[in-house]
Order: sequence, then C-alpha cells, then structure tokens
Amino acid sequence: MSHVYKRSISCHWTFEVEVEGMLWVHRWDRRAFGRRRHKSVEVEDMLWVHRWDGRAFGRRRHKSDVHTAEPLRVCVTGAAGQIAYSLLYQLAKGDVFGQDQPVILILLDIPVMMGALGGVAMELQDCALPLLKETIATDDPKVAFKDIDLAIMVGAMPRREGMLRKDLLKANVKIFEVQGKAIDEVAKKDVRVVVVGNPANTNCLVMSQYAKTIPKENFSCLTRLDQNRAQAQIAARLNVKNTEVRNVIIWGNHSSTQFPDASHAKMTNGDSVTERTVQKRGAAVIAARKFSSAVSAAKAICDHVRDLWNGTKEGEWTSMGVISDGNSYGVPDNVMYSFPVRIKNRKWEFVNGLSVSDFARSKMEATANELVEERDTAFQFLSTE
Ligand SMILES: NC(=O)c1ccc[n+]([C@@H]2O[C@H](COP(=O)([O-])OP(=O)(O)OC[C@H]3O[C@@H](n4cnc5c(N)ncnc54)[C@H](O)[C@@H]3O)[C@@H](O)[C@H]2O)c1
Ligand SMILES: O=C(O)C[C@H](O)C(=O)O
Repeated sequence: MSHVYKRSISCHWTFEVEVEGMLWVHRWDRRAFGRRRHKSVEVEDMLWVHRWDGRAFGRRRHKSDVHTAEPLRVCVTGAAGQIAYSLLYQLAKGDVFGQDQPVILILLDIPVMMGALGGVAMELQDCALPLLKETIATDDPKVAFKDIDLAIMVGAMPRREGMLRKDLLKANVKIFEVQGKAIDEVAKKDVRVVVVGNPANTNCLVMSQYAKTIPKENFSCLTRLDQNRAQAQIAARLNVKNTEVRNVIIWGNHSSTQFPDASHAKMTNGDSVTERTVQKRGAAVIAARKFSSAVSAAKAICDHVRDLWNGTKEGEWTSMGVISDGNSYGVPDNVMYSFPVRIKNRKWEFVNGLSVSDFARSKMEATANELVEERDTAFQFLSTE
C-alpha cells in the first residue's frame, strides 16, 4: 500500500492510496460536501472506472477505448490519390499497428490537391475511429515530416497505359530528392521510410541518398504487392488457401525484370508459378482498369509495414527492396534491390544461404543490371550537391 499526499489546485487536497493495483483518490474540498473517490480496476478486457462523489455517479469503459501508448506519427504522401484512399482507413483503424496503438495521420499532397485532401480528412474524421487521434493535411513537406515515426511515400505520378516505369524516372526522382532533404531535416532520426511511388526502388535509393543523417537501412520499398500476387497465383493453381503458400521471393526491381522465385516456397506440392503473370500483372491491371492498382497496393503496403513493425513470423521471411550493401548474393552495392529478409525489432536482415540455380542467377543479374542503369540515369537528372 502506498500513500501520496498532493496539494492540488487552490483549496483542494488530494490523497491517493494504492491497494492491490487499485488507485483510490480522495479529495477534500472546503467548499464542497463530501469527497470524491475514483478507482480503476481491470477485469478481463474491461476497464472499470468508479467514481463516487456523494451523488452516486459511476461509469464503465471498454478497455479498447482507453489507449495509453503515445500516438505514432505517420505521414502518407500522395494522400489525395487513389492508393491513399484505401490505405488511410486501414492505418487509422488499427489493422497495421494493432488495436492498442493510437495514430496521428499526416497527409501530404501538392497545393492543387488541397481541396480534395480536405475532403479525405473530413471522411477520416467521419469514421469516428477510436485510434485516430489527429489528422493533419498539408502541402508542406517540412510540416508533414516533422517528428514522424514512419513515412509512407506514395506521392508520385503513376504509370499510364503504354508507359514503362523508366518513363516515370525523370518526373518522379526529383520529388524524392526534395522530400529526402526535408525528411532529413525534420523527422525523427529513427524514422522508417517505405517508398511506393514508382520507380519505387530507384526513388527509394534517391531519397535515402539525400537524407544523409538517417541510416540507409531505415529505407525500404514495396515489392510486397508482387509477393502477394505470386502467392495468390500459386495458391489458386494448387487450389489451396492463400495462407498455405509461404516464402515466395521477389528478387530485384519492382518492374517487369523482377524475378519471382517459388523454389524456396513452402507448398503442398512442388509446382511453380509462371513468372510473367506476376511480372506483367501491374500492366494487366492498368489495361483493365485504366488506372494502376490501388486496393491491392494499399493492402500490400499494410502487409509490408505490419511486418516492419511487428517482425516476420518464426520460419518465414518476406521480400522488400532494401539497400544491397553487404548482401551475399552477388548483387552490386548501392541499389535498392528486393531480397528475402527477416525482421525483428524494426530491423531487417538478409536471409542468407539460399541455393540459387544458374537460371535464377541469370534472372537476378538481369534485374540488378536494370537497377544499376536506372540509378545512373536518375542521378543525371538530380542536382550534384
Ligand atoms: N510499388 C508498388 O507496388 C506500387 C503499386 C501501385 C502503384 N504504385 C505507384 O504509386 C504511386 C501512386 O499511385 P496512385 O494510384 O495513388 O496515384 P494517384 O495519381 O491516384 O495519386 C498520386 C498522388 O500523389 C500526389 N503527388 C504528386 N506529386 C507529389 C508530391 N511531390 N508530394 C506529395 N504528393 C504528390 C498527386 O497529387 C496525387 O494525389 C504511383 O507512382 C504508382 O505507380 C506503386
Ligand atoms: O505497374 C504499375 O505501374 C503499377 C504498380 O506498380 C503495380 O505493380 O501495379
């Protein structure tokens, strides 16, 4: 049992007593009749808060409505766009960081989109989500990245029908130079950055290069959509549940040179997936919808960030684009290449020692060569400081 005497506001004295995990607060107020007592006690999943103040007042709150963790500050760029429209709700309702983790969402887009972005912010508010503590909409990267824990970089021009990812290079890498510098200036130094905007791998490299004081390992880019596509296609072919297929690998670039590798996947039989179906899936969705993938991209971002935050499961790995320095598969340094990684405490490590056939090796080299070429082209478009 512990007693704490406190002098509180003007003429109020409080007296706190802790008894077997319960906190009793007595208050004496010269101007009031009687005293007040509060006690909170957790029973199963309910938090009971009793208060007595002479008028028999009491209430009960569900534990899921009582969040004590500091809110995570999460910035989503391109927040008025179509991927963000599916993504923001999932982030705000606890699908990614868990039901005990409040979030502050910071939405960044360009000035002409501020009207539409205001509408997105209104809709988020209208969802009345218990975990969403605040929504901030801005067109200023320095406001958006201030003290953030996580940035999800969606904001970029999408590919249209007939365009290659390379066509996006010139338009998009500049964005990631500017935003890399801004995040370096104002974000927390242990911020995690997930790049989605295409060409995702090269944008991610550019951003990490310009955010000089943030470790390169804190940057990753999305190839989870390709992994999910491969996993779903294998499952359909084998007529098993999606969850029964694990450890499919995406090597290299998030482009048609990527190498989806099912040779280490755990499946009920040894069938492999036709790579071209995965490699060309983005283009197939664009041809059918006239817009690039959005719901599946948002879902893949959630999967990527959830693994980054909570770690990969025992015996499993996931694929993401990460800095290639120090890898054991012969991929050249200084490209953001998709590898199989294990994650713990928000840090990833390469899955080493997987066998690589001659066929796989040639595919892995081809996609590495494309990334080297993209990198060299990208830096020609950027400032040299
Ligand atoms: N890596 C992947 O798996 C994957 C999957 C799907 C789409 N993508 C890419 O994601 C990007 C976004 O796709 P979308 O469908 O949401 O596009 P969209 O056009 O619907 O939305 C993009 C948003 O980004 C905004 N934007 C542009 N420049 C910006 C800047 N400098 N700062 C902040 N915001 C900016 C635009 O105003 C727009 O609101 C595209 O580049 C697309 O190719 C990647
Ligand atoms: O392919 C695209 O341009 C969009 C996206 O990257 C996708 O894979 O669906």
